[in-house]
Amino acid sequence: MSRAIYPSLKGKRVFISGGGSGIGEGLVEAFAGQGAHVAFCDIAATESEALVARLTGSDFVPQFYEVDLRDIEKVQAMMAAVEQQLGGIDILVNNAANDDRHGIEDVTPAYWDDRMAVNLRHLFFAAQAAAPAMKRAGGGVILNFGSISWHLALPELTLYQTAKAAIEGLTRSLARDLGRDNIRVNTIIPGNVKTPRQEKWYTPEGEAEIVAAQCLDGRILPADVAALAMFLASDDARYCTGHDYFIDAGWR
Ligand SMILES: NC(=O)c1ccc[n+]([C@@H]2O[C@H](COP(=O)([O-])OP(=O)(O)OC[C@H]3O[C@@H](n4cnc5c(N)ncnc54)[C@H](O)[C@@H]3O)[C@@H](O)[C@H]2O)c1
Repeated sequence: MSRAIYPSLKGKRVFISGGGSGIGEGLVEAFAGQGAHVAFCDIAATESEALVARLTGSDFVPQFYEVDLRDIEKVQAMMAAVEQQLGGIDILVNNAANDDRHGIEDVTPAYWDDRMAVNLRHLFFAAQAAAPAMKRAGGGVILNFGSISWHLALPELTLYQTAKAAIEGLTRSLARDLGRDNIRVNTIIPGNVKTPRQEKWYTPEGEAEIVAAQCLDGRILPADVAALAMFLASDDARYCTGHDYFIDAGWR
């Protein structure tokens, strides 16, 4: 399938959280394919190192940081290191999350904090860390990953869905406060995307149910989500900010 090339993305300095697998891996590949200078973090070292090895022929080989985003001091140190290594940060993609299932009765205060730490808190602190460099560069782009799950009220995902709902508010708030610095902030809301992790949850029958609930036939792949991210990160989307962009094949 042919994919658009955005001249405005060439040489852009991009940081992606959770870039080692799934949609994040598709984002790393897509930005690298645009000629962007990419850094990403993940806790999945084996997958991340394999991705870097696969992209070793690129003009700019993506830089991998092994960091657990639940540790905000490490996030802040990493963002400073990324800024120094890339010479700035133009595009921040807050992609990492964890959608472990849980019953309401199993949630303890510690588990609540852990789920907010992995699914919500680091997005704000990565944006806070990247914003000054974006301001100095005359603008930037922040893409936050939400989820269709809470729009559909899926079962056994209360804390994940709570965090994902909050991300849409975070996006709108950041877009307002950073807009006059020409920093655009949007949420990408995937439907069900076929990734190695998602394949763990779904049987062939479950996948068929998802497809049946979509308007369009077929399964969304990470590259399809990355195609939307490329547009939103590019200058072609220069007046897109503060909003939520669904890529869900019309899942209702
Ligand atoms: N795949 C889907 O169907 C789907 C649907 C709706 C929303 N989303 C959202 O899209 C984004 C990407 O989803 P995905 O399906 O690729 O997820 P995934 O679980 O396949 O990949 C997430 C990546 O983040 C990394 N990660 C998780 N916790 C981390 C931590 N504490 N520190 C650093 N890295 C960590 C993982 O190791 C993994 O490489 C997420 O925000 C997710 O909520 C995905």
